[in-house]
Amino acid sequence: MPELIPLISQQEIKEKVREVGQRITLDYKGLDLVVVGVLKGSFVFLADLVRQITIEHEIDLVGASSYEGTSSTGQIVFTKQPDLELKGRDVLLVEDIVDTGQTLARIIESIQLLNPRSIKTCALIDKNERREKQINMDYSCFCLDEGFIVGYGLDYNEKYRNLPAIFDLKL
Ligand SMILES: O=P(O)(O)OC[C@H]1O[C@H](OP(=O)(O)OP(=O)(O)O)[C@H](O)[C@@H]1O
Ligand SMILES: Nc1nc2[nH]cnc2c(=O)[nH]1
Repeated sequence: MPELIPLISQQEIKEKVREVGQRITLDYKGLDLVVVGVLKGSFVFLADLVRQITIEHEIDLVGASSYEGTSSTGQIVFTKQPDLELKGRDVLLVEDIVDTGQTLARIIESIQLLNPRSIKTCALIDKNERREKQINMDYSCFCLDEGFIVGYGLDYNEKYRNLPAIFDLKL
């Protein structure tokens, strides 16, 4: 049985998400914000984050998948494109985790083709150990060096997304 080691509590997540939501609220005042969550992993973080952003904004979703177990296949499969018009608008991409950086790099490339006015990035977890693509993260809630993380939307083979806090998975 895999072991789940508590890493970040519900309370710590709540406080950090509130803080980041407040920063986004201030930074995007007067802009045309569209928050774009990356499925599936971001769905819990996205739902909490947008409720801490108190300026008017719209929400969209893109889908991308590349992991089997704890490893990236390196093949990013796009499962959903944005529905909203993003041209000339201020897009904030929301990820649960940036690890190798391959997924977010590919999503940024594809969103750029839609000619938004700006693209910024936000992640619940920015993990350094396996980074291959250098990506400027505008908003990161937690920085970690290593481990394979589950809970609060993050899965291992589609399990554990429902856990309310974040755990280090030991196989
Ligand atoms: O920086 P990277 O190494 O590319 O890893 C980050 C990506 O990995 C996870 O997605 P996954 O492919 O597991 O799909 P999921 O969101 O549906 O779980 C996560 O949600 C990120 O999108
Ligand atoms: N669940 C999960 N998905 C990932 N995708 C890339 N890194 C990770 C990780 O640490 N945990």
